[in-house]
Amino acid sequence: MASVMADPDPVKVSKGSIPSTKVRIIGKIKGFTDQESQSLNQDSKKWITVKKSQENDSSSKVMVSFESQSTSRKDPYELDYCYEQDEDIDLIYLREIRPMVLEVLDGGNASVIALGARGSGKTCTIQGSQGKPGLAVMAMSEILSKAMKFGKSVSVSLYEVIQEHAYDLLDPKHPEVQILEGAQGKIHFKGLSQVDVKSIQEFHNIYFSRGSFQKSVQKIPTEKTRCHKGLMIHVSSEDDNLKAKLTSKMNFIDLADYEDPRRNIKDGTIFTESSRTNKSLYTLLNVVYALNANEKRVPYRESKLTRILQDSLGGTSHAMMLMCLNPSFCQDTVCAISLVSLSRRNTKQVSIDSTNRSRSSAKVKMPLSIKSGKTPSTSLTMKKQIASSMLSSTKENSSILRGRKLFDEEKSNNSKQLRSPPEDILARKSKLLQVVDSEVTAFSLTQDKSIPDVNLAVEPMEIDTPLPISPNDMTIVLAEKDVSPNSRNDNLDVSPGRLGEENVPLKKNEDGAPSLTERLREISNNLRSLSSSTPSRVKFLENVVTPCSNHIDPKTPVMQRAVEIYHSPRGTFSNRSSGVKHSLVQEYLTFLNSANKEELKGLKGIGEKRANYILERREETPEPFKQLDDLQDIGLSAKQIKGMMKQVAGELFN
Ligand SMILES: Nc1ncnc2c1ncn2[C@@H]1O[C@H](COP(=O)(O)OP(=O)(O)OP(=O)(O)O)[C@@H](O)[C@H]1O
Repeated sequence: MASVMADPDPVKVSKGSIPSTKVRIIGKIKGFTDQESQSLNQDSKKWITVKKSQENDSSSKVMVSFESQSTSRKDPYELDYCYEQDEDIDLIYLREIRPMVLEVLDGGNASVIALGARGSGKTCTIQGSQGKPGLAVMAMSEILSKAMKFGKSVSVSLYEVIQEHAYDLLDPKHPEVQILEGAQGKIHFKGLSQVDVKSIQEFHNIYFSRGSFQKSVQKIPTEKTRCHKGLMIHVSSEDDNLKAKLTSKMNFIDLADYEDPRRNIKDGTIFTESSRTNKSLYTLLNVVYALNANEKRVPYRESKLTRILQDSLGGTSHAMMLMCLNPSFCQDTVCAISLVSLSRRNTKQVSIDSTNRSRSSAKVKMPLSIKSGKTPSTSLTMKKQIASSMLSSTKENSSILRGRKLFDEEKSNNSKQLRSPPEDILARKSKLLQVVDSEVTAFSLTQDKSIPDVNLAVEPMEIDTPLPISPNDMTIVLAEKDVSPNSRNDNLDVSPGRLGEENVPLKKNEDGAPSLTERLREISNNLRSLSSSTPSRVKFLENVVTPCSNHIDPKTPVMQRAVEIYHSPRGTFSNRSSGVKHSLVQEYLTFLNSANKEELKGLKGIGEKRANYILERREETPEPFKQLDDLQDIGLSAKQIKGMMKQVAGELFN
């Protein structure tokens, strides 16, 4: 720990030495473990080569390349810097982390995020061990010693993020943490413990001895639960003039091991878990990309982790991504670095997909060419799941999946066009979009017996560049075979990005604001029609397929199934009711996304403060409310949201 306090290079430690890019991306090649050393022989080539433009100058960029049999292409990846195997993490601390620590002590926020494949040294680098402190421990040591001098107090929080849920690790009950955004964009954590720390020994006890940080708290029934682990160091001081408490924070994140989900296709659950876990990484990289490219819109809200880090990544905060590199061959390492290095590029590339061209001028697309190649087989259940979703989401007879952004993620619930379809179709559509967005990743749909057995292949993947499998940049072909007696061997196109773009905004009043009353009336009329003695089956079936009606073959099993459902009056009623319910929710969300303050305040549960929150949220992101759960971000509980919707529905009959 002595090295933390030593300052051999005061110039480099000065605050001025912080980053050329907004989020600095550096690499670190892990040392060999005994096992790894044994498996090497004298003829073993060095797997990773780092080319520095200027030796030992951490302010100039480096090129990292890999020597491997399995990647034909050896193009190097550009990082802001890369620390080699023989360079100790003390050096990383002094050059990279310490300037951030000084910023945090000065009132700023900072984030250090370690990512990499399994066994790449993330935990050892961030947390370290009792004998060999990692970066977080070194930072804490310095923060504690300096905070005392300046009369500041220090506290910590520990949490983990599993599949888009954050859990407190310092409360034995491990409650789920809610992320709320305050008036000035300050992020609040409801349900996250903050424990005061006065000495490094106390910190050790919390960080190491409690053990919960090392072992996931959630019992998710998968072979291996992957989670992101976060340490938040809060530094607080009283401001005499403002008579307020000022708090800055430093985040250390040990991201879940990056793994290519295609390798782990065993069943839908693992596929889903893997893709959801990777989703945080993709969103994070999208955020980093947006920050480094100075984009107006930064997609913080698209994953739990980026929500947590929202006020510690952009603006005046300092952030660094630490790409941990396995010293011996590891395909996931190549995948991960290829994704990461792309996020530091700040030139947009426009999609050249001709089907998207007219609509996608602003799209960012990874410069990868992924062609169809080997066909990993998927389980039958998965095949059915994917097929059933595809059938209800088909846009054209042949298709290619494309994402919207650099690394795409879930967009499933955004489509306002999806107003009429029964919820099972919507659910399948939504699930499909997750698949599309998450690397043709599986999803846990219940098996639909009406869906015929299919031989669905997830194809794609011979890659020019070493295998970056991002949902967005890649072109994935889902080949459908023998789906029905009228089977086609077409590839189906399901494009989440395009779905989003094609959404026609709902009609608005002349002044631009939608009239909720109008909408409710429309829905009310629909409800009334439910009780009519002659249900308009045909009309409704048209509605069911509105978003893709030009593209769906009416003979597909989905349509047949729909007809069966509507043969029974009860089925008709039930399906139409759920369609109406969905419409009501969509209308309500549209209203929240576009009404003015006074109109918002007219809603039950929304007063001055919440109306302001909503308006602020809208300034930050157009149409921030995509689903009812998003209302939790303005401090409403699930129960309150349900109550509000009940009230809105009840008013229809007044
Ligand atoms: N610099 C190093 N030199 C030698 N061995 C190291 C070094 N850093 C880490 N290791 C060893 O490599 C192995 C993997 O390290 P670590 O657990 O930190 O990786 P990880 O990326 O967090 O992996 P996982 O998330 O799968 O646990 C451990 O056995 C660790 O002791």
